[in-house]
Amino acid sequence: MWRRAIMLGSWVRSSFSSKILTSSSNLQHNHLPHQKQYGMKFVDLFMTETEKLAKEGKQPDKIRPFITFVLGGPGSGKGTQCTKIAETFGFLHISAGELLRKEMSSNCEYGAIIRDIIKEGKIVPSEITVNLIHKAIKSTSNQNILIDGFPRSDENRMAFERIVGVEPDLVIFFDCPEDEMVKRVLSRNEGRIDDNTETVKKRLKVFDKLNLPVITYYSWKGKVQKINAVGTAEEIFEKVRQLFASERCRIL
Ligand SMILES: Nc1ncnc2c1ncn2[C@@H]1O[C@H](COP(=O)(O)OP(=O)(O)O)[C@@H](O)[C@H]1O
Ligand SMILES: O=c1ccn([C@@H]2O[C@H](COP(=O)(O)OP(=O)(O)O)[C@@H](O)[C@H]2O)c(=O)[nH]1
Ligand SMILES: [Mg+2]
Repeated sequence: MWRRAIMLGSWVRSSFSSKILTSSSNLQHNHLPHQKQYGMKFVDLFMTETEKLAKEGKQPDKIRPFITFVLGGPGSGKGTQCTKIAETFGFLHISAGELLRKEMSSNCEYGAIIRDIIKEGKIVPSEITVNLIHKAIKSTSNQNILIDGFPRSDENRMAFERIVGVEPDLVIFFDCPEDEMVKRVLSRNEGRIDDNTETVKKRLKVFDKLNLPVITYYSWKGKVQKINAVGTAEEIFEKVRQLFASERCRIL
């Protein structure tokens, strides 16, 4: 376990960025290099919830899995690519939207609220989504996890860091033009209450306003791999495959 975590940590650092300010090994050693370098006030502004925990001397109670957030607008192909990644590389695919849709269809206390929010293209309260994702993470022994379509806002992101107590190792952003996303959503044909012209327009606005800042934040942290999502699903997966395959032995 420890060796695996260290290998993953070094993979992330070496492969994806020299700019990463935090990692599993930083947490394990309660060591924040940038804090010493730049002074507290400036750094505090940019500290994540996980870093704040580490600063207080709180450590995660067990070694965490390798977490990849998969982001992109509605219809950009997140779900399609996650299915392929899961099949090819053995990752566990957790779709935040699917978890919420299941919850919506069950007789749970939040079902009606979730339905209204999804229909309006808005974002479900963070606590609900994070608790569902947390439950899925806790109930698997798979150490390689894809979280599809989450976090959708900075508030989502902070709630995840606070409740789950970890950060993603990698963030994949499927970059797709709006007209292509609309075309794909409207021909998805899965009977979803939000796959209609009116809701998709709202979802695109929400994506720009609330989800893009999350991508900007993780770009600043050096964790984002942007993939042009135009082309066939197979063509796009080829780029995804290269991303994962280059360091395959380290993640699996
Ligand atoms: N590269 C692609 N080209 C054309 N259609 C695609 C592509 N990738 C996915 N699709 C289709 O577009 C729709 C939306 O894809 P999906 O994976 O559900 O996107 P997201 O999860 O980002 O909303 C689905 O019907 C899917 O089959
Ligand atoms: O973390 C999440 C994920 C999804 N949703 C809601 O669920 C809808 C569908 O999300 P999904 O990821 O399934 O849509 P996709 O982008 O894949 O089309 C979103 O528009 C939101 O209303 C949410 O509130 N929080
Ligand atoms: Mg999806």
